[in-house]
Amino acid sequence: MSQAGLVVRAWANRGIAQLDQGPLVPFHFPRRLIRPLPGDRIMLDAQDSLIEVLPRKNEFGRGDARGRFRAVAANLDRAVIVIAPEPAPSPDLIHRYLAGAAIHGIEALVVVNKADLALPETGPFADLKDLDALGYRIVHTRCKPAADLAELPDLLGTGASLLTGQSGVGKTSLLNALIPDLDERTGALSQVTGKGTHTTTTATVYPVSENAVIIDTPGVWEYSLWAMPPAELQRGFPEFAPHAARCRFRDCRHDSEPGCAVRVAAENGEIPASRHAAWLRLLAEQRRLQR
Ligand SMILES: Nc1nc2c(ncn2[C@@H]2O[C@H](COP(=O)(O)OP(=O)(O)OP(=O)(O)O)[C@@H](O)[C@H]2O)c(=O)[nH]1
Ligand SMILES: [Zn+2]
Repeated sequence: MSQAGLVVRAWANRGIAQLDQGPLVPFHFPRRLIRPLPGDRIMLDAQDSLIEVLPRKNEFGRGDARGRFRAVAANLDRAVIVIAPEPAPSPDLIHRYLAGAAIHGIEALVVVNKADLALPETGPFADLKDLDALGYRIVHTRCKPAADLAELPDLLGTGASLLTGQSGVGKTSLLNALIPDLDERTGALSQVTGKGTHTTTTATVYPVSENAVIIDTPGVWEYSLWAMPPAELQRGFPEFAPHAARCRFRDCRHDSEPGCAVRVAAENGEIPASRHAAWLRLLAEQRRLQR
């Protein structure tokens, strides 16, 4: 008899699943199957061994130190990118995250936490108004001195929301405000995981209602993209598409090519200059990742 479940954590060749009918169970996975990710629907046999990973609708991931794609979680409805005035994001962190989500067809929203601190008007924060104009949802929250999550809980009320961001921006504080019994849940999880196990690399799925889960990811110092062709990177800048169709060259990189309609659109304000500048930096970064 097989049993259906949801992958809650996965690391090395092990994972934890929440069975549809039953408890949290640890499971091993054989090498011949695709590696299950947090958020995957799976089938286990009666001995809690993995039989099948059901087809995923998408996956979110990041580039590793060698520029290869590493999947983090599967079956997402949105990516919640958390930033804060302190620690300030690197210049392209937000653009990389937004590109990483858009390339996988995942809607993204930006949460600016620590709203009690003054928001710098320069650097990456200056680009927020352009992102807002492009239709990206920007939400300001604070966890201190008293938590004020604005409309965030409503925005995460259905589907699977991936919470991601730099270490120290307040992801754990937000998670505590969103999931009141978080400590008990992480306690229950570490009991099943086993003491002394290094699970710092795995995302964790927290069901928050019958039809909503929040997937927490380990805090990172920097979010990197992976080596990819320019056409794939351009999917990370969906606002370019209508203009790119009018570039003289089909493989235009929207840099200094003659007849580039994207560059013209950026010059006359039809697309934000900040996004075109970010595109050129991420494109240059690709040359280093391709090596
Ligand atoms: N001023 C201020 N500080 C906050 C706020 N939210 C969180 N902090 C503080 O920021 C620090 C980091 O918060 P965490 O919630 O641990 O951040 P994190 O993103 O989970 O960090 P990692 O655990 O390293 O991934 C803590 O000292 C929090 O008290 C906020 O809204 N305002
Ligand atoms: Zn062009």
